[in-house]
Amino acid sequence: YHMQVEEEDVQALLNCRDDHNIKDFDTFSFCPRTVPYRHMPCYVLKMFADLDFIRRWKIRKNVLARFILYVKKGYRDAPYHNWMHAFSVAHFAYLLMKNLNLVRDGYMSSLQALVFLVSCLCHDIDHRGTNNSFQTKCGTILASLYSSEGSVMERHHLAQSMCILNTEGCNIFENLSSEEYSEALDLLRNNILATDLASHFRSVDEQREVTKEGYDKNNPKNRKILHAMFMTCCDLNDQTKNWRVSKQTAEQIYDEFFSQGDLEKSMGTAPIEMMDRERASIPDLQVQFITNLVLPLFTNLATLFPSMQSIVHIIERNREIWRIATAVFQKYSEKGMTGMDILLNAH
Ligand SMILES: Cc1nc2ccc(C(=O)N[C@]34C[C@H]5C[C@H](C[C@H](C5)C3)C4)cc2n2c(-c3ccccc3Cl)nnc12
Ligand SMILES: [Mg+2]
Ligand SMILES: [Zn+2]
Repeated sequence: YHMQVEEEDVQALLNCRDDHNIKDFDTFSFCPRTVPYRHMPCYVLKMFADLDFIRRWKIRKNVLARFILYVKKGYRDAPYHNWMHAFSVAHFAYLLMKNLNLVRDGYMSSLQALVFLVSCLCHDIDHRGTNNSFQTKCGTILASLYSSEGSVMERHHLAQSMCILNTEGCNIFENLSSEEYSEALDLLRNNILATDLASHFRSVDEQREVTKEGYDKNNPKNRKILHAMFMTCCDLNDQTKNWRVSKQTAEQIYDEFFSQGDLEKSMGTAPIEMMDRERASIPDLQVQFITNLVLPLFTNLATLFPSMQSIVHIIERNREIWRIATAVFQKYSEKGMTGMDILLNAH
């Protein structure tokens, strides 16, 4: 693996003060993006320790520290798909495991829980700020590697994760038995591939089925569906936070989308409306995304785990604000002003 992590950084992380006990770190109202960037690796260590993974899976602390720093280094400086996104996704997985008692109540084995957190950390490694359709449309190197199987970016994130696990002194799974090791890699693959929204859309009917019928802990298909739902929930965790986070996320995502659209135009192909800065209405697209994807998913989750209902209300409230923004957007766009700056000046 070509990246290098300095041993002094590994030592610094091992000595990080774990006494910055941020209040409410293990509650759903906590926003992981408020953690100082330089403290994020320390908080990842804290999550592994707090979930008892270090003891249970005999993970050597310096191996875990090195692994975390390699994963962090594996992310690029994209507007949205960067290390802070990965940290926020992993934090939501931590919240689900802690608040829903997923292992204690038999929704997840202890191995599945360990791989769940690792999958979230690694799920977007080396993202370039362009999506799967861009890879295929523009014939990138990643498309030539993976487009025949689909989920091009997700297969690349998985390959990069495997590279890090195979890097000297980074294999956090080194003390698993050979059966546990092969199960862990299988779970890592399923979890990371599940973050391709196209595959989420394909499994929506099964998810409704599992939610309606009630979850059967002994049915392996049910487990796979539930874990895929968890991965997408974590990937969309910004939608469960306050309006400011939801707005900031939209700015970052559409910054990426519009740059991809600009790139596609410069290559002579027309971008879809969502990626075309001349045509896209962000509030409209946000209302659609929340209505068609985020709410149905978290409503299903709240059906299985009623304590998540309070999060559904937060998502509905954020959608209401985007709806108001749409109206503002329409009114001011007739006057030539973009509603976005009015919106951004909103409290
Ligand atoms: C706020 C918000 N809006 C988002 C609006 C749109 C899309 C998006 O990829 N749409 C689709 C729409 C159809 C069917 C498939 C494939 C393509 C064609 C593109 C999906 C994602 C959005 N998204 C994500 C997110 C989650 C997982 C991966 C990447 C991203 Cl960016 N996280 N937050 C957001
Ligand atoms: Mg992704
Ligand atoms: Zn992601």
